[in-house]
Amino acid sequence: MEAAFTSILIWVATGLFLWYIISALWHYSLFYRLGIPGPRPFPVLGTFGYMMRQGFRDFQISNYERYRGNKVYGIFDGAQPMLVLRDLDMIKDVCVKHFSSFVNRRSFALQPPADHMLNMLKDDHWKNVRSVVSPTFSSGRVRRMYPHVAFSTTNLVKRLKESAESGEMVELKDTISRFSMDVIAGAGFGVQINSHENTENNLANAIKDMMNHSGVIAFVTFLCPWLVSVFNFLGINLYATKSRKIFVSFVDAALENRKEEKAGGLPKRNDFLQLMLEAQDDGSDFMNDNLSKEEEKALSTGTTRKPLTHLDYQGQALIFVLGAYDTLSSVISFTLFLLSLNPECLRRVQEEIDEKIRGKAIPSMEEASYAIHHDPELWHDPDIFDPERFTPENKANRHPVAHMSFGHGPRNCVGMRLAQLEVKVALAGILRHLTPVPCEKTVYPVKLEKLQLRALDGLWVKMEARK
Ligand code: HEM
Repeated sequence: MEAAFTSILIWVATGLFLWYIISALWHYSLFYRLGIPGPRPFPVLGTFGYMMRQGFRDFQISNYERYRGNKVYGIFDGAQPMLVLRDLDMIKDVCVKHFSSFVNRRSFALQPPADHMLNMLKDDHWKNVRSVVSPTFSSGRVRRMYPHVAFSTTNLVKRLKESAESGEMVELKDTISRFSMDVIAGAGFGVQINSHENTENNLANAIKDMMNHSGVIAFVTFLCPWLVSVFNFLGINLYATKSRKIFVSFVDAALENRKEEKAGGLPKRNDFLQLMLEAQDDGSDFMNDNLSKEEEKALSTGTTRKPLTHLDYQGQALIFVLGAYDTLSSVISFTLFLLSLNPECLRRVQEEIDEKIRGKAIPSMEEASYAIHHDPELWHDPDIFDPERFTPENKANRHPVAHMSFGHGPRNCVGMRLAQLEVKVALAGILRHLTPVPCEKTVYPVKLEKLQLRALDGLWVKMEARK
């Protein structure tokens, strides 16, 4: 009896194993069956193992080169098949011309409120939320966030001037990240902090803690998306629980507060939460100049606009933080670092800044994208720092989607105006008074981390006061 039971068990186990092997072979042969080339995938990890070994940039560049004769190639993020577009006309068609068939972006299994961030939303839910978030970043409203950017820039310049006086070396990514956090707290939530002097702010600490946790969680749920449904079912939240609660209660309380202030006729605040509430109430006469023709068309088709839910607001508060923290601190710190090594460019930028702002206030104001931005057939000497690439003449002479830092079409970066304002104000504020120069700790060429756009040895410079 026992022997018969054991033999049934062995048969069942063998059957299950064979079933798994056959279904895995079928699943992972998808691109092969479709005649689409790509690196060979393995069960569970898909092609993710290569990415871990090579780093995301080298993995993308090597595939981009290897499949040069093809418009697309296929990879597997764990079990998820992913078509990577490498042809510029096709990218334009997908992002702009045929947008209505490609509304959704790559999404990950996430828990609330992260699953309500704009970049994760699909179809009509995306349209509904985007139609509120887009006018939140109209030029008039971004201008209202400007005082927060200016306040944070003043604190940053003060910190850098002190370093210039003492002759201390400065790691730019760390210093600019503090500035980024100050802008997020101010322009996002109306909380003025100075992270260069005060590292003990509850909101800032909660945000930093949530971001530190997200890497590991993102990796695990990326490989096993079903885990998220299990944890949701069990009522367990995977994210830094204490910090998430602090953040979410802060957002809820701030929104309530703003509603009460409005009812009491108090002056309007100028932060993202306030502006989002106002955008929700916009009538049809509101002129949203953050809206391209394509975006207007994409948002106008479909269901009627519904009020955002609590989770929608929390999700947008979270993407405001995630969208604005690392991206902006990387852009500003790398730009300053590269300028310190290119004195001629630096001199011209400083001259331009002096000319533009003399006597005036600072003006208010998965495509294979990494590989495309480094393709020598599209960009002459792609690894050389050359801001001249972005003059109007040079822009006019290249394919309209060869540069896609903010994406293209109706689903491009909704925060682009704020990002550009922040970069311009910070760089102009710093370079007007200070000159970054290389120092003993400067390491160039920069060695980058495998999975993130971070310099392994830091971005070290010294600041010199301008005469
Ligand atoms: C230099 C800074 C930034 C860069 C390079 C950048 C880049 C991008 C890119 C490439 C996309 C995807 C576009 C696509 O899928 O076609 C995106 C989407 C997005 N970005 Fe940014 N971004 C930056 C700053 C910001 C800021 C400051 C915010 C908000 C305050 C923000 C909020 C968003 C949101 C919400 C989306 C999703 C849009 C949607 O799905 O409708 N970003 N960004």
